[in-house]
Amino acid sequence: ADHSVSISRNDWENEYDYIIVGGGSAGAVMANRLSEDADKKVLLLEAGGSENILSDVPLAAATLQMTPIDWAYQTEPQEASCFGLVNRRSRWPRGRVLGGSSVLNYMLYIRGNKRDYNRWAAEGADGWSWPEVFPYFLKSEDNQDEHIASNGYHRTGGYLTVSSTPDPTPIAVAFPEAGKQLGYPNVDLNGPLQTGFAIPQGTIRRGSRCSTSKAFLQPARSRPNLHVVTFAYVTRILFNEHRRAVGVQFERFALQHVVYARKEIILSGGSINSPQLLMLSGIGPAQHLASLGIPVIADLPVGDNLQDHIYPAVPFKVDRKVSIVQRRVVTLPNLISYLSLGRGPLTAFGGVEGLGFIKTKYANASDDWPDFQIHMLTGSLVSDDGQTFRRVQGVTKELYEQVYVPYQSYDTFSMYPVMLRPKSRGHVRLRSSSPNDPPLIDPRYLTHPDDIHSMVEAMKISIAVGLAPAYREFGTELFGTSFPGCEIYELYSDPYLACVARVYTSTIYHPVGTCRMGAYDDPRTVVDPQLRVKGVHGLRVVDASIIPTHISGNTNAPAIMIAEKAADMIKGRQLESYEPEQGSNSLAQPVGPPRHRASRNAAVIHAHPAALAIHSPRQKPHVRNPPAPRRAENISHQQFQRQQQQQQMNNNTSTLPSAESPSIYQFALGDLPN
Ligand SMILES: Cc1cc2nc3c(=O)[nH]c(=O)nc-3n(C[C@H](O)[C@H](O)[C@H](O)COP(=O)(O)OP(=O)(O)OC[C@H]3O[C@@H](n4cnc5c(N)ncnc54)[C@H](O)[C@@H]3O)c2cc1C
Repeated sequence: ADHSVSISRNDWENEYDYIIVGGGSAGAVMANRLSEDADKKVLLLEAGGSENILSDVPLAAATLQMTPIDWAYQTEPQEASCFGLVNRRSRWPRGRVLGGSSVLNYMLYIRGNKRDYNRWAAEGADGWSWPEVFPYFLKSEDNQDEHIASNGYHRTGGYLTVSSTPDPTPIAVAFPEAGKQLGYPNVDLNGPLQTGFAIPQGTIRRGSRCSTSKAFLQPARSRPNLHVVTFAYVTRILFNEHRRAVGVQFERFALQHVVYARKEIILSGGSINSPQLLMLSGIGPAQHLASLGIPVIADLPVGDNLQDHIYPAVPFKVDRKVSIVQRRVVTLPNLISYLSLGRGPLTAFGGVEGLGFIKTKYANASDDWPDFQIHMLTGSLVSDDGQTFRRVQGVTKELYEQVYVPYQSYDTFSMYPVMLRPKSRGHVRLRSSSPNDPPLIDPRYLTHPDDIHSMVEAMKISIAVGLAPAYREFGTELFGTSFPGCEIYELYSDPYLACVARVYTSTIYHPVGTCRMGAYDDPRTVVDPQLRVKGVHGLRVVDASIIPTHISGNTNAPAIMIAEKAADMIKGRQLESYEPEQGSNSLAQPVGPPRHRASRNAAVIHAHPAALAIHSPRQKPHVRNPPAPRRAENISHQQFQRQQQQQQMNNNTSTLPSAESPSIYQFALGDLPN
């Protein structure tokens, strides 16, 4: 296995060319790329410390949550979801460590769909279309799987190692097979066709986690012009009278310090902390800042447009010993195999061994733009006897005991249908003017009426996958226990599935959008397409918070891409646009080294009104949902249900699309437990 060595220091200078706030997925890339130029002095300030030997173990991912390397946020109580979570709050881990959330994440390497980026560009993010971002995915990539590396969509030689787990379980091997049985091809999920199933690739190197700290900071550790200071929590960005960001104030071991930037300050604190720090520094919604007594420097919609990826669990039991069960897997021989060879079950990406991009009936059938991504976990809440997953997800005792405990002595696996382009929007705000108060996070999950309908369809497809012949040979059955609050519905009926989605609402940890990028004159944007904060000088945001509309996949590779591209913007250059020819999945065409072109003249591009129209929520006439009740804290799930039923009777129409269940679900229904 590949372990990191310390690169931080205890001293620093008064002034640097660039100060980077946050050494996470994006910040680590920025630190490396900006310090490539030996003439530029770069300071990276990171609130946390360094990763450790436990965080290197891929299977241990969940155990890192709620430890000192996690900011351990919680959302506000949700009004239309999370009924089965303690206090109806979703737990939001975020890395507080060099490497940021790439140290806590499940390592899955997915770039998203080309249409996601073309939509960004169409909505005003000039320069961010697929051909313009694709070379930046390649730039960092070092793909270790020969058959994938040579298919024209990948490369070798970059800093970020991408490879497959060496020893998939039988449950994993069955996953692409089950996909095929339902008509989904087996594909390279980052290749020409996204709709399909695969055993995924992830950011691991010789079987152990390849965080961005390992990938990008380690190789730069001997550069004298790069200073990395850990345990440095930045509490304010300082502006001069011309609204130029000139320095930052930070807290380190209970002392306050100030450092100054000659050229720029780059904010890479992630989707929660970047908006928090902007607001603490006077950049945000004017009224909100004024209400907390923070002087306003720029009135911008910071913290709005919060989007996340969520899923409900669809658990199965099997009658063979084929899945990942903690007490069988965390053994000395497996530890030795991991440490000496980088092999064995400890190399599994947090237990996620299958990814399938699927399309519900709400997605455009003729387009390769899947609306859900099944994450197949080779286990469930009982796989660790309720010790870790249940605790870090904040699942209530009632839910755990009612749904899962009856299956405690079985091997299990779960399908997690993750909604890729949710319509619900939330926000991040300050709780107070103190940097030591965690920000207020309200994702408002499932508040848009369309989201629950597509979720139900995706759950049906997930059920069909789990009951496909490839899985039946393990004696697979759906759980026959009912989720608390959903007992009144027929098991696995549409209303039951909708209820489960609102009870067991989990995040897959992809919050984005809170410092939205787009056209300068678009009132919804915080940064322009060069990622410069509007209305001030010398300040950029470079992390997942700039994502204007969610991407169809996991967000680590996109955060790295964003930083690769931003670093070149600062250097005044961009890679040539490039996109492989469609349909060349089998082409063994090596991708050449990236080439640069002179930067285009930046910033102010007007969003095309027609493109913006994509954004207006379309109400489907036949699927109306009741408005969500206003105050989350005051109602129970039963009350929520009653309100729904009442509304349904008033409307005299089904709250769910009742007809036309996909035929694959009919096929699966034959196998429902009694
Ligand atoms: C549990 C989990 C599982 C995930 N699984 C996957 C996966 O399998 N695949 C995938 O692609 N994505 C996954 N993600 C998401 C992905 O890791 C993140 O989207 C990505 O890391 C975000 O990068 P970022 O640079 O925006 O922020 P981060 O990586 O979170 O970096 C922000 C950094 O800034 C530091 N910081 C914040 N505020 C300050 C401050 N004021 N002063 C100093 N430092 C500060 C933080 O400590 C942190 O190091 C997962 C995330 C989590 C949490």
